[in-house]
Amino acid sequence: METWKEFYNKIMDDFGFDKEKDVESARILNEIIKKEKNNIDIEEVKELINGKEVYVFGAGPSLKKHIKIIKEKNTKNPIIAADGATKALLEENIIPNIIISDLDGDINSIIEANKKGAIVVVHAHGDNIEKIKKHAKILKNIIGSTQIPNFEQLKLNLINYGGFTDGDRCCFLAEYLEAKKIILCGMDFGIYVTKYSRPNIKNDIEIADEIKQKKLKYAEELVNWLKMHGKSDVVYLE
Ligand SMILES: Nc1ncnc2c1ncn2[C@@H]1O[C@H](COP(=O)(O)OP(=O)(O)OP(=O)(O)O)[C@@H](O)[C@H]1O
Ligand SMILES: Nc1nc2c(c(=O)[nH]1)N=C(CO)CN2
Ligand SMILES: [Mg+2]
Repeated sequence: METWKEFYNKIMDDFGFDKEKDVESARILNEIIKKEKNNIDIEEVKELINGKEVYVFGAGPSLKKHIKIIKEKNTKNPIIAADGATKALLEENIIPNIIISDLDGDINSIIEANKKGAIVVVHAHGDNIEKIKKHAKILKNIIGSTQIPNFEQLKLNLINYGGFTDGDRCCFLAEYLEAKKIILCGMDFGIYVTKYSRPNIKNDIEIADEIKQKKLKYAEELVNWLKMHGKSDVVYLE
């Protein structure tokens, strides 16, 4: 958490994000969970991941190719999907065990996967307040998360296991839940995004806008930090 605090301060400064809005968003998500009682105990989620080799799917250009490889393996290993990657997995009839999302992507795929059993880790940050208000109540079996370091004094029923973008947070969650190994799929980083990450683009793959490129740089830096300092073994799918 001490290291996350340093990353958090740097990231918030770099993007010009408002820390007060993170608190507002976290409080709103907390209230929704309190009212709807639609959360699941983190210990139940841990049972899925603890000691296992897990696949983490990001929404980079290699996503579809990597899904096909995993499909052929007929694996029983748990799958964690970052936001937009959920749609691509559903297209291949794979339901991720866990989805990590700030609810800014294709919400219909998340709702569908959630109905079919996927747990959703809903992330509250300063720029998704309206999405949280609109969609968090529709979902069941959710875990609420925040990026605020040392948020304990706010007394919220949320967690912060570190990480920034949905993709790197999948890895940090797997580490937090003591996965043995994290196998990265569709986690290309770089400058290209897919229609799974940006549903409005014309082509399947395009050059990302400046903000997305910057987000992907942080995502890569955070995954590399985890590789160096985490207990779980982090590898790219071969
Ligand atoms: N080349 C890539 N393009 C898009 N996502 C990638 C790529 N490489 C890795 N990823 C990971 O896949 C995740 C899922 O993508 P998605 O764009 O749906 O998530 P996101 O974090 O909500 O992004 P944003 O805040 O821009 O909406 C990203 O968070 C990122 O960590
Ligand atoms: N305030 C704020 N926080 C974030 C944002 C964002 O756009 N604004 N995007 C994230 C994932 O990409 C994670 N955290
Ligand atoms: Mg998202």
